[in-house]
Amino acid sequence: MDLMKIAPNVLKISQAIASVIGVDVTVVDKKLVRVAGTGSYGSRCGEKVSARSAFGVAIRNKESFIIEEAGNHEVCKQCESIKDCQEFAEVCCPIKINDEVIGVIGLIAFDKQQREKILYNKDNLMNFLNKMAELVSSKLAEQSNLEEIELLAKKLEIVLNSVDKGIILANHSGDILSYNKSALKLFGLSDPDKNKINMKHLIGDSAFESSIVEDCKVKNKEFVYRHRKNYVRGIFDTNPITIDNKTCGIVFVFTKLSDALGVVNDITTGSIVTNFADIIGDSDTFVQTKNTARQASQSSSSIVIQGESGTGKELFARAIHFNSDRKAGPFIAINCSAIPDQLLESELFGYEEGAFTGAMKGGKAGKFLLANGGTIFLDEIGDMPLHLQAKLLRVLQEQMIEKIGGKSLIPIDIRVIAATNKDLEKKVSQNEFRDDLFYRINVIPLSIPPLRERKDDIYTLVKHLLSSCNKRLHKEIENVDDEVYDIFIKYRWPGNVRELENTIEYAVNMCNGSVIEREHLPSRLLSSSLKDKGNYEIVPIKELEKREIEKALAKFKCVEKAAKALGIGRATLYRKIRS
Ligand SMILES: Nc1ncnc2c1ncn2[C@@H]1O[C@H](COP(=O)(O)OP(=O)(O)OP(=O)(O)O)[C@@H](O)[C@H]1O
Repeated sequence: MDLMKIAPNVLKISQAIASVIGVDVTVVDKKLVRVAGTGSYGSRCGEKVSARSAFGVAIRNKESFIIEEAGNHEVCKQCESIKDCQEFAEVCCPIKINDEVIGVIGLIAFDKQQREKILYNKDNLMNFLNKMAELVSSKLAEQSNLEEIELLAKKLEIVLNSVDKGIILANHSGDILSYNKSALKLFGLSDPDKNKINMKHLIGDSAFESSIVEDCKVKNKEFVYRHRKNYVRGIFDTNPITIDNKTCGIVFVFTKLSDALGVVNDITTGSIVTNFADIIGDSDTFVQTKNTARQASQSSSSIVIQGESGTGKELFARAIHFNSDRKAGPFIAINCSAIPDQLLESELFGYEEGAFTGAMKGGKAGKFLLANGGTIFLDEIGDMPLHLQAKLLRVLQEQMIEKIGGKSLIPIDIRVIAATNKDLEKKVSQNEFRDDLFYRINVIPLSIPPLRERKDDIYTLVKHLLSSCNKRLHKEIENVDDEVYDIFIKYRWPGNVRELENTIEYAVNMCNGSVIEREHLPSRLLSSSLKDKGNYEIVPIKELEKREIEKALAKFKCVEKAAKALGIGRATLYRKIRS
């Protein structure tokens, strides 16, 4: 501990002693540097005193002593300044904190009269000086306690401000006592607002009252804060601040709903990042599809991905999301055909507590709320019942959702990517899909060609799938036999890439060598290849024509070029497409 830190206080104490006793006072610290002094010592602060002086001896011996006759005392005999010494007598008293000497306080007589004053009442004087030394040390202890408290407060402030949850300390009337930066940001408050704002204003009267009633210990309580353009929906926990069994405040810890839901999403599948590089395939048609998807990822318009089952619709949706400026937000997928109609509504929109018999306590956040700030992937949208299509359209137009049994509209910011393996336009014409919803979501249509139309991709896909299967199943299969490739090329792959994926996994499991051969394939592929070998399947001309037209259109994305490649006129091609 450093006496220099309280030099002004030490000076005041020295001056008080000097005026009471009538002799000069000086104080040095443990390094023998003069901290304060009266009389001729007043101008010599900061100078270093000799270690062989009386002060040095007092520091080493940790004891008070009096030099009654300067020059004759043992201490004076060792001092190098003995010849020039002006002093007549001296009293030295060490200043200690917990037995550690932190300095010395000294009384100096420069003439006979002052010496008399010292010697006249030396015991009382020594006592008095010891008390003064204690006063100096307690001042220093007080100062270092203050510094420690300030340091602790600073550390606490840094800790609180590094937490991204909003933290507010309030009293039982709701007056705000303290807060962290995240709380100001969450509620859009500026610093001085704290005096004008009450907790009841932030979380509502009833939420505040119930936190107090419940022993100031609540968990995951919902709140909504609306003020001008600010809308915050979230949950909070509270804890009492109890000192000596008395509650003197409440700590509120706030989490934005989107952050809480983000955590849920992160520990499920939503956080598996997919890039376009993860989508394998380098055939011309597939590269074009990837380019369109990459372009679409840069906008926030709705997308409808059309493709047969297993073509990679969800993979594309994920890559679009994680390549968009929403990538930090959640990606939430829901399969509209896998959930019974009665449940789909609550899965999508959520419900409030008590909305219906069997509703969970605390209600439930639907997928739309979960996807707020990110992307919702509505798989098999063609199977969504008509009444939900109407509700979905309203949500997309108004950008608000209302939970089942809810009383308020919740603003949401969501990008919709829908997928279907059905012909949605046909469903619209058959009144099975709402045309207004179709046009609302089909802003960017993306069509993924089936695997049989891009057989060039089979080779790259097989290499990729073999390597990932090897890793997963701890195998070291190096290659696939040419005969197997022949079978793969001839096969129609009704289950597309998913079927190829499963086929490779099956073969890797069956193969004990380093090359996958015909015998390792599942029987459905073998029987299909046998059929091809002995008895070619007869395909009706109409079907053949349809396939070739689809292939040409997918390849050229232009009727004129497709017609030219097919060797027919544009009008004929239009007629055939319509028929
Ligand atoms: N081009 C591709 N590259 C790598 N893996 C792919 C590719 N296409 C599909 N897959 C894989 O095939 C499987 C099926 O893909 P996905 O679920 O995206 O298809 P889908 O079209 O959404 O299927 P469904 O219509 O049945 O929902 C997944 O494991 C996916 O990773």
